[in-house]
Amino acid sequence: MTDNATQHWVMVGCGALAQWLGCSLIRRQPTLSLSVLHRQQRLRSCNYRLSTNNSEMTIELPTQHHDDRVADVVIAAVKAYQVSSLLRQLNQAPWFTDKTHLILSFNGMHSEPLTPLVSVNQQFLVTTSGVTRDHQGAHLHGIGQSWLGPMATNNVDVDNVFDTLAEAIAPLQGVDDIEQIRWQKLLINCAINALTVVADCVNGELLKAPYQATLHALLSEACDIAAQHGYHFDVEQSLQQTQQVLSQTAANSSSMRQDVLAARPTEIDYLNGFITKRGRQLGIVTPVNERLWQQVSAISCDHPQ
Ligand SMILES: NC(=O)C1=CN([C@@H]2O[C@H](COP(=O)(O)OP(=O)(O)OC[C@H]3O[C@@H](n4cnc5c(N)ncnc54)[C@H](OP(=O)(O)O)[C@@H]3O)[C@@H](O)[C@H]2O)C=CC1
Ligand SMILES: CC(C)(CO)C(=O)C(=O)O
Repeated sequence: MTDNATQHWVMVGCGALAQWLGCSLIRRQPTLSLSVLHRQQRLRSCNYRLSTNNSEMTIELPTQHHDDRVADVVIAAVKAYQVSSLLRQLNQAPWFTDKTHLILSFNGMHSEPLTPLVSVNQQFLVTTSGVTRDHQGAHLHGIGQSWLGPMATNNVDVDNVFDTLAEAIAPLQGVDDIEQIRWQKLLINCAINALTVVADCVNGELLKAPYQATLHALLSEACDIAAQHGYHFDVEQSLQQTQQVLSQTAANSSSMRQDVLAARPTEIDYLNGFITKRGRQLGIVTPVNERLWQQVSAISCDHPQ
């Protein structure tokens, strides 16, 4: 991999995380060559905007369709239901090569294996940072912990990419087993997100007594499925971690509730839906996750399988 001064990085879309990551990268590395894979192929440039409670930043970035420079790094923070079509698109892009380093970030898990990619360097980014977006740009509500780790074992020469990202979005931890972090996040999202939709409440409401049995049951079922994949989580400890997240984000609407309120598709198929489908395959019943999957699918524009 070439050094940062000559690297070309491509951000996928203008989502909340993409704008946070893109602005943070440019803040630390103003000379980094960065472009955006935009859905509107005719656009020559687009703006990334990031605000916090005490700062604002806007950058104008060229779009990749009008550049076609080979990408050293692609950062794709997209919804779980957008991953498969994106991977097919990347495989066909002339600027996405076997040497391009892909950093993929999304919540939830897929029931089917992801499309194999031409690129050999693929990493997962998991973050607990909170970013929302509207037509004006992205708003960073709080910087959390982030983790970066390989999706496969054949990664080569990734230190340089890690260092660049770590400077931009510290604290970032490099891990060998990113799947463990993904499962941990999955458990928390399976416990919180759908329940806030069905109860139509902000996260903090779920700390109240009537919700504790449901949170426990959701986590217990999800822990059973995780254990079948070699990831052993204690249910009581997972409940405590979930309650901690609920306290820290008490006033927030979960991302799934925001999606439902804005009439956008949700990631339910990849959270409680994933647990249910995997349970069916393994012969493990997951009635509480299944009920929430069906309830959210009925409220939103998603359709359970
Ligand atoms: N926001 C947050 O704080 C956090 C989010 N996450 C997870 O990270 C993932 C991304 O979240 P977030 O950034 O909020 O989501 P957003 O919906 O804000 O961003 C996704 C963006 O990717 C774009 N996109 C998807 N596919 C393509 C494509 N093929 N070409 C061009 N653009 C594309 C979308 O465009 P379009 O709108 O046109 O579809 C959209 O702008 C989700 O799984 C979320 O659950 C995890 C932790 C925190
Ligand atoms: C942790 C939590 C539940 C915070 O709202 C989240 O990740 C989400 O909303 O998707």
